[in-house]
Amino acid sequence: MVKYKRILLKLSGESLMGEKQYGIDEVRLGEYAQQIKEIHELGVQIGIVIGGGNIFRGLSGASKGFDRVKGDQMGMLATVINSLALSSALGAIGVRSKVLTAVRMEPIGEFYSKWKAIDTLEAGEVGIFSAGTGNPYFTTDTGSSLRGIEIEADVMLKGTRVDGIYTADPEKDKSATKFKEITYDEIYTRGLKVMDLTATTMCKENNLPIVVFDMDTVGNLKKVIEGEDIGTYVHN
Ligand SMILES: Nc1ncnc2c1ncn2[C@@H]1O[C@H](COP(=O)(O)OP(=O)(O)O)[C@@H](O)[C@H]1O
Ligand SMILES: O=c1ccn([C@@H]2O[C@H](COP(=O)(O)OP(=O)(O)O)[C@@H](O)[C@H]2O)c(=O)[nH]1
Repeated sequence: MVKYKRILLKLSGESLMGEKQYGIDEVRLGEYAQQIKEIHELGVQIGIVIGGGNIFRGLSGASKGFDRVKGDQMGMLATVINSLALSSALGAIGVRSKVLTAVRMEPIGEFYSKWKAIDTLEAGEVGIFSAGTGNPYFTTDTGSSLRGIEIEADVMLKGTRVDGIYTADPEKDKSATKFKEITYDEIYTRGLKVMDLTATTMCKENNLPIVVFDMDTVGNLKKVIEGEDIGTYVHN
């Protein structure tokens, strides 16, 4: 029994590095593809946004003298590279997917529109929405909330390397404790940084719930879809 029929799954580009210091770890990519196949077989409609931090981020580029807008464009292209890799990995295990791009770049991907995205999901294909919002000064967290709202997803699943939202960054503060659930407002009032505020605000204003969970533990994605109580549930 699935709890969510249509999801927006946000995957961290950084997590795609797996054991590597840069780029794409084929083992991690294969694990992601296998988990996506598992829930696809449950009949879940799946929209995916994958980041690009394993390749390039505009903000870090700016600190090295890159023009911020050009740096962000490089970052958006990084998300397209990751999207093509994921689409290829899914194809290799028999799952059809379509890469839609927020910036026109046929034949690499089809230019994104809400209706093309929904048609893709309705056709039983996995939709991979690349290049984020298509605009600089955003991250794929915001790209994910935007696409999740557009496709009228039941939930946005933020699959990352931490297993939920904590009272502080668990990678820095070992005394931090995990929330089983939290409101969007509490994320603001406590100044929690797991997702950028633009993305949190969009989800709040459009009532799109979020589950932050550890995607790097194989099997967790299916557990979230089946309603098991893992990660942190964010709601109004
Ligand atoms: N309060 C918090 N709770 C959980 N994670 C947090 C918090 N504050 C900061 N973080 C950090 O946010 C990151 C969330 O990962 P994520 O945003 O997916 O990385 P990426 O930027 O690659 O997408 C984690 O690496 C974690 O260390
Ligand atoms: O709508 C968007 C989405 C992404 N980016 C750029 O692409 C980079 C990679 O995305 P992100 O940092 O979200 O990847 P992740 O954190 O998931 O690795 C960002 O840092 C931005 O530079 C952008 O400019 N606009």
